[in-house]
Amino acid sequence: MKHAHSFYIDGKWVEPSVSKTLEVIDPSTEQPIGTIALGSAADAEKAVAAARRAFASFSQTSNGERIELLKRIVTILKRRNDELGDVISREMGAPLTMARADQAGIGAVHFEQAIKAIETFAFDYMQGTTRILREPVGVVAMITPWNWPINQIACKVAPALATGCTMVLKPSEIAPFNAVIFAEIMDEAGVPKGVFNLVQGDGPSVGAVLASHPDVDMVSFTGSTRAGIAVAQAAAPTVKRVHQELGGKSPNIILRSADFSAAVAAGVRRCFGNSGQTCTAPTRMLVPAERVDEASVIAEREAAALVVGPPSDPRTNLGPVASVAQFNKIQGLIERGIAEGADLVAGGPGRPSHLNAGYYVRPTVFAGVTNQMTIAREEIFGPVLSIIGYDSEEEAVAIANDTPYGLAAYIQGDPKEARALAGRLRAGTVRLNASAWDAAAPFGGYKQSGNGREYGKFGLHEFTEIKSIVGFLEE
Ligand SMILES: NC(=O)c1ccc[n+]([C@@H]2O[C@H](COP(=O)([O-])OP(=O)(O)OC[C@H]3O[C@@H](n4cnc5c(N)ncnc54)[C@H](O)[C@@H]3O)[C@@H](O)[C@H]2O)c1
Repeated sequence: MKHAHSFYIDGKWVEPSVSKTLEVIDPSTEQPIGTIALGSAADAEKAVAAARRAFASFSQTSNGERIELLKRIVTILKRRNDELGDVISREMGAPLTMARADQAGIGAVHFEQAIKAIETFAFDYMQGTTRILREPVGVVAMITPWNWPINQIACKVAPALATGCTMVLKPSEIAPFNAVIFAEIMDEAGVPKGVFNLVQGDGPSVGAVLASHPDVDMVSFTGSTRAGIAVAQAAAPTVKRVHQELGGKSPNIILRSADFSAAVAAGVRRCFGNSGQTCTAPTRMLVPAERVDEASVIAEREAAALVVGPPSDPRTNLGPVASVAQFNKIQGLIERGIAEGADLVAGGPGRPSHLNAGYYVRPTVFAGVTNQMTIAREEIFGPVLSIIGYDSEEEAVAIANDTPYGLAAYIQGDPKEARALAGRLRAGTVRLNASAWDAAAPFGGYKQSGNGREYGKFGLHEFTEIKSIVGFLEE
C-alpha cells in the first residue's frame, strides 16, 4: 500500500490542513492500492501564496537559467521513467509496456519540446517604434485528468517553467501517485521553492478554489467539458485567463480512395488504444454507405484480436478502464446504443467472460449508427466505436462537423483528396492517413473541445502575456 499524505508546497513536503483521505483503487482488481490526503481550501491558499511569492524572482530568471533547469528535469524524468510508468499502470490501468513507453515517456518529450521552443521564441522584439514583450502570465493553477496523467502535467508545467511562471498543480484524485513522483523530480532538479506546488484533492474542494482564487492569473484545465465549464464559471469573476482542453467525439473519414481494409483496421486500433480513454480517439468511423457491411466484418475481426487483460501481462492490448464510474457510464452507453437500434457487431455489455474482477470493458463496435444516436453524440471514453455510412464527401464532411466537439479529425485516403478535405473540418487537429504524432504541433480544440493551444512554442504563447512599450524608440 502506498500512502501520500503530504503536499509539496514552497519547496517542502507539508502536512495537509485537514485530515481527510481517499483510497486509490487499482482498476484491474477493484482493490485499494493506497491512500492520498485530500486537500482543502486552506492548502490551496497556502500553495497559491507560495507561488505568488516565488513569482517575483522566478519571472526575472534568464532563458539560459530556465533552459538548464528544464534539461535537469529531462534527465531525471528519463531516469525515473519506468517507475512512473509502473505507477500509472497501477492507478489507471494502462498496459505496463505502453504505460512506460508512452504514458510516462511522453513527459520528457514535452520538456524537450519546451527547450527547443524557448531557444527561438520571440520574447522581445520591435514593431516599428514599439517594443513588444512576452512576459510570464503569473501564477498558474493546473487541473489535470487521469487518462494520460503525465502527458497533461508535463505539457502544462514545461511551458510554464520555460516562460517564468509559477504554479499550483492539482492532479486527478483517481491517478494521484504519478504526480507525487513528478513533484519529487521537480524538487531534485532544483526548481526554486514555491515555483512548483502540488496539492492533491478533488474538484470541488481544491480545483474550484484555485479556479476562483484572485491571486491566480491563469487556470489551465484538462478534463471533461462539464468540469471545464464549471472551472470557467468559477474563474469568471476574477477575469483570469482560462485555458481548457476538453472532450472530443472525433470523426475518422475513410474516403473511397483509401486502402480500405488497412484504414478500417488501423481506425479500430486507434479508437481502442488506452482502452478508448484518449480525448482524441477516432470514435466515429465514417465509411462509404455501400461498404458499411465490409467495414463491420473487418472491425469485428480487429476487435476480436485485441487482448483484454491485466495491465501487467505483456500480451495485453487493453487494460481495464480507470474507475467504476467510467465502467458504469460506458456500460450505460453501450445499452443505449442497442436500445436506439444500432447494430452490435462486436463486444457488448458486461465484462469479458474470461475476467471475473476489474473494470474491463469488451471492445465494442456498432454499425448502422446514425449521427443523431446518443453513442455518436456523447463522449463515451471507453472502447466503443460507431461506424456511420455516408453517400457523398459532402455528406461525410457534414456528419464529421455535426458535433458539439472539435478536438481532432482523421482522414484516410488519397493524400491530395485528404489535404483538400482537411481545411473543411472544424477541429483543432486533423490527422492524415498513418501520420505520426507531432509533439510540436499545436494541440487544442474548436467548439466545446476547449480554448487555447498547448505543445511546443504554442504552449509558450499560452503562458505569456503581451506587453507593448509604445514610443520605445523615438520616431
Ligand atoms: N482535450 C484534452 O486535451 C483532453 C485530454 C485528456 C482528457 N480530456 C477529457 O478529460 C475527461 C476525462 O478525465 P476526467 O474524468 O478526469 O475529467 P474530470 O473533468 O472529471 O476531471 C478532470 C480534473 O478536473 C477536476 N475537477 C472536476 N470537477 C471540478 C470542478 N468543478 N472544479 C475544478 N476542478 C474540477 C478533477 O478533480 C480532475 O483533476 C474526458 O472528457 C476527456 O475527453 C481532454
